[in-house]
Amino acid sequence: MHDWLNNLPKAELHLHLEGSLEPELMFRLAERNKIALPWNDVEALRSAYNFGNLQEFLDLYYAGADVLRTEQDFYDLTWAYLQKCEEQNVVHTEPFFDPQTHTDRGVPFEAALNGISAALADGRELLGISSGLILSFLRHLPEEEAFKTLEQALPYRNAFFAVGLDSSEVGHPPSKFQRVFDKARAEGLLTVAHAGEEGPPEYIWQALDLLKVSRIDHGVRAAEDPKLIARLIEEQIPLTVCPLSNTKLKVFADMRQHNILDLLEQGVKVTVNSDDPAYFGGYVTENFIALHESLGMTEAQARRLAQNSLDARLAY
Ligand SMILES: Nc1ncnc2[nH]cnc12
Ligand SMILES: [Zn+2]
Repeated sequence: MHDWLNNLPKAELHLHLEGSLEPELMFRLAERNKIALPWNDVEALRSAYNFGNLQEFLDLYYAGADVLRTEQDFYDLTWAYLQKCEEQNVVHTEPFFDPQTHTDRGVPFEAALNGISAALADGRELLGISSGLILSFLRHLPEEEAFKTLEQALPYRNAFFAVGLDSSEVGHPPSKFQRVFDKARAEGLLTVAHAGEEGPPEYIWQALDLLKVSRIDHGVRAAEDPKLIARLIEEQIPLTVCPLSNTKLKVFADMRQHNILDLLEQGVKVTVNSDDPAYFGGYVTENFIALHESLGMTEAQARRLAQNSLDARLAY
């Protein structure tokens, strides 16, 4: 079953490039850029990967991203992820990157974007992996900062196809970003947003109605609102669900409590994704394996989940 799941053709629609930074690469880049890390070695870093909630993870994720300084660093990060995609038969990917995580540290926007774009182009040419990049705004920062990021990005309009919304969810509802998402859509960009990971179903309604998103990232708390579930089914709005992330960040106490297969059986267009694989213990295949081992996912269900991911692609 493991090889079969690995070989199943699939798309990944919820992946933060900064979250694919493996400890080994983090240490290599720290050395290359002469940066002192607060951990002695890879094992010490890995043993810090115990999170009680989203914020505890984000604190470490932003600290780790500090080793990314040059265009080459962003290329190496993205290329390492694409090699994983090739290993796991991920034939298409729509990764996020968080420009503000880098520009706020003085890294030029162009260094991040050019490094990522060059690797995605090589992935297309050398590995046959199609892709589209999503520029994601940090929701714990003011909307004004998101506007500045969008302005900075617009000269490179062809390097990305959508904007997204991530970081600390509770207390930062989608409504806070309605105007900047309006502007992004006026520029012809598609929109997606993290909603209903730790935040309430109301945030999913807002993402749909105010931000006009084409997909919901996570969205597992929709299960608390039957009217919302009915709408997601009616409109076949994809949810990019991340099972290992949800258990590592205690959205569900245990994988056996995860609701992805219940949602699938109700007719919600759910997909399987890795979110931040370097921090949560696995890439897409490992997420599928966890669903098989903890929830008894069948081959037929795995096929439908993989097909959903291909159907929910937005970039071509
Ligand atoms: N799971 C997640 N939720 C919100 N923001 C994130 N940034 C990276 N991973 C994230
Ligand atoms: Zn995410």
